[in-house]
Amino acid sequence: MLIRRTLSEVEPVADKVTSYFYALLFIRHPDLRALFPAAMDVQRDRLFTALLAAARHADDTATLTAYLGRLGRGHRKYGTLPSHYPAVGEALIGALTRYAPGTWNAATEAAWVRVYTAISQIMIDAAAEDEATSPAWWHAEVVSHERRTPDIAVVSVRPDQPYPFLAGQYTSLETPWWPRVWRHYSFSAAPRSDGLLSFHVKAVPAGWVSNALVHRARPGDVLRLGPPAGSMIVDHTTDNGLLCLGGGTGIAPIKALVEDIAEHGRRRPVDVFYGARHDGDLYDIDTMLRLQRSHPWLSVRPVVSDSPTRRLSGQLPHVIRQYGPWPAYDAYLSGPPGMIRSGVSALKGIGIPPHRIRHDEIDELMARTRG
Ligand SMILES: NC(=O)C1=CN([C@@H]2O[C@H](COP(=O)(O)OP(=O)(O)OC[C@H]3O[C@@H](n4cnc5c(N)ncnc54)[C@H](O)[C@@H]3O)[C@@H](O)[C@H]2O)C=CC1
Repeated sequence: MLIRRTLSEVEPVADKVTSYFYALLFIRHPDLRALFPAAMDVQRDRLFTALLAAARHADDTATLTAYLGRLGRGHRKYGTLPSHYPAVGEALIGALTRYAPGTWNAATEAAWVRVYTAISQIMIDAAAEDEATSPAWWHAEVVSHERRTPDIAVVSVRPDQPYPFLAGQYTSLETPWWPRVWRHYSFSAAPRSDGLLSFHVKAVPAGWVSNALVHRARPGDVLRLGPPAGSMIVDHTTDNGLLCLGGGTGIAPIKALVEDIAEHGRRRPVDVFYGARHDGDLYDIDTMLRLQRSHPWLSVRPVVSDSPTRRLSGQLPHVIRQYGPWPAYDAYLSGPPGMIRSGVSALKGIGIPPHRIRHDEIDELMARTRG
């Protein structure tokens, strides 16, 4: 309760709180500056997003522990050590004291110290447990780089150690040109016997990592990968069909899911709606249609939204309403945040229950749009 009151007081001035927090942290502990990227734009939002998420789930121990565990494991690639947590805690309390004068008192401070101590302990424990089985990061050499459109490339890499993951998941990726700037990309193929991993990257305006990956990366360059993450995976315990909406480069994990179903060998209907703004943006349509020819249970329908076409025309959520019904289907959505939002409401509208609708977290997708 006290925590939520502080958060609602500081939420309107979140920018100021985070700037002041980092200023305090780096003045008191200059050695920690090297763990963060040179430009702090995305980082600023991340801290606050994480705090809000932790506060939002404060009463749901299982969700909170899972979330913080992932966060703690994910922090290993930054070089975070247990000894860094108290420094962060002090700077956080310092920033809240200054920007939440209306709610701050001894009881509130005690509540924050308790919550922060609990949060950091879960993160530290998860990181320590992970250390026993996984590296903090993987080096991965670019082995192929295929430009599909002027701004989209399919990049394949060979990790230096086995990289266990599931189809539908994503990783964080750092290029040698922008140290400590990490961006998320989904795996565009199910796990392969040769261990190669592939990604679909679209260069977005002012997106440092995406532009470097599309316009600069070449075979032989070495990237760093963080651990796999994401829960948009296939439930192999059911025979439900899969209704998949992939918008733009969001088709990448959908293709991985199709390959995963194919490898498991159980015939389940899979209906993919692949959306793009223009015909020429359907950069992976040949691959998807090839998969359709090999697998009778798979149907692929390209949908074009922003220009005249001989294909299906309109936005994915709108088109989906004209098909179906989808009584025994699980739905998977992947693409821009706006498409996910309207797609989820369209799917609920045609009767798919929320627990059968899967997609990556919207917050996480918003961060990706910075490229
Ligand atoms: N590269 C990857 O591994 C992955 C990328 N993504 C995300 O997918 C997105 C792909 O971006 P682009 O290729 O530029 O897509 P885009 O902007 O060209 O749009 C792709 C499709 O989504 C539809 N769409 C866009 N906004 C919509 C809205 N508000 N409501 C309904 N439909 C909408 C468009 O009509 C089109 O069919 C990015 O946001 C990216 O972060 C998501 C998962 C994986």
